[in-house]
Amino acid sequence: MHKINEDLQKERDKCSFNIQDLITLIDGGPEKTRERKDRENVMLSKREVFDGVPEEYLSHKERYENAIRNSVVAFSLVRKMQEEGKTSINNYRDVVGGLLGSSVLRDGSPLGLHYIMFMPAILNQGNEEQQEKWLPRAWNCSIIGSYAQTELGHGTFIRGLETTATYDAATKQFVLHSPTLTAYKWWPGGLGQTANYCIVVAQLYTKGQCHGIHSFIIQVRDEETHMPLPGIKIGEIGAKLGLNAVNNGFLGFDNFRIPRTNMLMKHAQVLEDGTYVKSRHSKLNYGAMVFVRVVIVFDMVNYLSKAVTIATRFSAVRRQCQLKAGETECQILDYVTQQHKLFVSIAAAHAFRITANNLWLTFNEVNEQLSEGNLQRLPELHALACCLKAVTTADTAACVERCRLACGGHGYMMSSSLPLTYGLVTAACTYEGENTVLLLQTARFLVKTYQQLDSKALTPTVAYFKSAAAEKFCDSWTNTTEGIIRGLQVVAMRKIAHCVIVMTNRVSKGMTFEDAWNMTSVQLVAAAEAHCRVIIMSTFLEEVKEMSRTISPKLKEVLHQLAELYCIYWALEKLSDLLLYTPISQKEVESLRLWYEETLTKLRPNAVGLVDAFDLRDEMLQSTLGSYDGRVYERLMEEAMKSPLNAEPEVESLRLWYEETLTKLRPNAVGLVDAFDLRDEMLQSTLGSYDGRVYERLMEEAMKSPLNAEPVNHTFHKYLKPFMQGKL
Ligand SMILES: CCCCCCCCCCCCCCCCCCCCCCCCCC(=O)SCCNC(=O)CCNC(=O)[C@H](O)C(C)(C)COP(=O)(O)OP(=O)(O)OC[C@H]1O[C@@H](n2cnc3c(N)ncnc32)[C@H](O)[C@@H]1OP(=O)(O)O
Ligand SMILES: Cc1cc2nc3c(=O)[nH]c(=O)nc-3n(C[C@H](O)[C@H](O)[C@H](O)COP(=O)(O)OP(=O)(O)OC[C@H]3O[C@@H](n4cnc5c(N)ncnc54)[C@H](O)[C@@H]3O)c2cc1C
Repeated sequence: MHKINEDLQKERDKCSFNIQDLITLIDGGPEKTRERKDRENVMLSKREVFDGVPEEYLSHKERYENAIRNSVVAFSLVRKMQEEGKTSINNYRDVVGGLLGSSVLRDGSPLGLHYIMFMPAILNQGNEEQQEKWLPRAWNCSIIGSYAQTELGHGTFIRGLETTATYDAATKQFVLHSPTLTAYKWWPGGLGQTANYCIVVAQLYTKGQCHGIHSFIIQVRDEETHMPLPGIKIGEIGAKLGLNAVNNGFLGFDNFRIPRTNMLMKHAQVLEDGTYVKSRHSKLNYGAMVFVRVVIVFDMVNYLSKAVTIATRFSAVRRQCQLKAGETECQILDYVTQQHKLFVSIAAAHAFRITANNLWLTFNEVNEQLSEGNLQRLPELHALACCLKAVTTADTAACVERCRLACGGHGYMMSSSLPLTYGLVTAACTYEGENTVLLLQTARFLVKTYQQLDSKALTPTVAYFKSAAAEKFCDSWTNTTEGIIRGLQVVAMRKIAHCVIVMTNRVSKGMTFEDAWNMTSVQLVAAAEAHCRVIIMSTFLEEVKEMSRTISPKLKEVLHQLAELYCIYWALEKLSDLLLYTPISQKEVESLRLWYEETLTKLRPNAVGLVDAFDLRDEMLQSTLGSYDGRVYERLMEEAMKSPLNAEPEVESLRLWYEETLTKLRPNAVGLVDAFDLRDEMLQSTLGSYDGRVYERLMEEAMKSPLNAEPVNHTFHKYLKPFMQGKL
């Protein structure tokens, strides 16, 4: 263990609450903390497998091969935990979510979709027989699945998918076909080279009639040889902004036949003679998407906690400029602008976790009701999952980017882990329903709710519409968290009300409803976002109040400060709305700003303690800037030395510099570091092994660089030499 950076240690010393208490609270109890730590120990026990050449130096092909190797190791550990009874379907969300959100699979996994969508889709859409047939094989990974819905031509508009599944009653088979290039499936994770099965969403035709999209389970590769089956055209879609380990694929069918029983038939069926039996609700087949939208909210908590841990620890270590002339350079965490960049992310991580837990409960309740044939709350669940997925992914992407910027130039280094994290979270703004589209789904529900305000008992998440519509609900402004929520409830309700008025006017002037909707859609998206912010903020506040009864006064104090900060931050962000729809005055806005600044100051001493309480181990953070000991600069240099280019002879000077540094340290170096008592397997260092074979190990490691596979890199002959000879 290295000595902790002095500044970081001081931060920890001044933390006002017990960090372990907050860790336990976040995990949901001491038992859960223990279980999580056990899982992490198992995962990280194979660390040597995961610690290779940094991924950014690998070729596309090598990255895939690396991802497969790491995923197989990681998921075989999950399987082992399954066998030992340490995981079950009940805690799978934590297990798989923790794994994908952790550094072990830091750029996603080609096996992710198998867990996240393939199995849930069978569970959600398969009848009992189908579940019995497919789930055990999927559960133990003897088949690997993907989820192929999106096509080259259509992702959002799934009713417009072109792939057809035509029932042939004579053979009791479906014929899968991709009639055009745009019908090719495009994006499915793991489909490129990894999966041998796949859920495919296609237009169902039987007895000459189209019945809309349905899901089919389809074998795409031979189970023994892994060769694509005849009639299947399959491959990988190429490099992306992020998630480059996911092996996203394309898939086309040339009159490919599957048995009738491979249509997932929990909700709708095709009988042997081709008779179509309708589902109770046409959108029940969309259940797997709702499930994934719910788990994405949890996933955002992982990434946000990770990014803000890195940026906050770095900000405590980093010193830059002087606050007052003549003073020593101050920690950048002391700048209030820096606190403004970071603290809302800490608060948001708590707000999202609490909201995700609530959403999970609602999801399970509604599914329970669905299984009893009660569909009443399905629209509410859909509207809720849509807006929470959209707002939490967009906010997380913005917060991660802010954390990256808060680390200055070093945040731009891949070794900070922040660029990779941004790549992961920004993808979530698009997949599983593009965010604008999802907010419009929520808006559709809100408009309907508003139109039925008088006639209908409102479901819990929109119950505030009625009170907010009452005249006296917000006739004066109070600068309290309750006052802010009340104000934002009025904003959300009034925005929807305004959209309804605008659309009604447009229709009365002769516009079609669809055109009026489209013309008003910017406002509709804003209204849905406002509603979602009310949900997140009120859930956060209520839960903090609720937990206050059982936690220590110190912890209560800091959680209240976070909840306050979160509310004030968003009140100030949405000031124009508040000014438009509530009686807030200039004076009250000014005092809101003071309150915000004072809350930042109150949180400042606990900043490091708060991110420590996310309890993310260094091996999971995998960041030069965010490790627990704060050895930022040493790690940056160590990581730089891993660049394959630094192993080439042209940069001998860098190596010499390194050797000189070693020489300077020499007189006391060995005794000092021996006293840290770190075993070679823990050090994993070319330079630091107990036997001192430094140069041999450096050379051995350098020879592992892909660039060293040829004596001179081929670009030298192709580009550099002709360039130097003036021929290029
Ligand atoms: C035993 C083992 C068990 C194992 C279990 C294991 C569990 C293991 C768990 C492991 C967990 C691990 C966690 C890891 C973290 C995650 C990491 C992620 C990593 C990365 C993954 C990346 C994955 C990414 C994957 C993907 O990306 S996969 C592709 C996703 N693609 C989309 O998401 C398309 C979006 N587009 C649409 O969703 C539709 O197109 C559209 C816009 C709605 C219009 O739909 P349309 O049919 O046109 O409907 P409308 O006409 O607009 O509406 C008509 C009416 O229907 C209503 N309604 C529309 N919907 C719905 C709906 N749902 N439900 C109810 N109603 C609905 C609407 O309210 C309206 O109601 P009304 O107003 O009439 O009353
Ligand atoms: C990393 C990643 C992984 C993925 N994994 C999978 C997978 O495993 N399986 C799978 O099937 N798919 C997967 N997808 C596809 C993903 O689900 C789609 O990309 C997503 O649903 C968005 O659809 P689209 O790409 O067609 O976007 P488009 O719908 O073409 O969106 C483009 C623009 O059009 C706008 N727009 C579209 N429709 C409307 C509308 N009605 N009103 C207003 N604006 C509109 C959008 O807001 C957006 O600005 C993945 C995508 C990504 C990025």
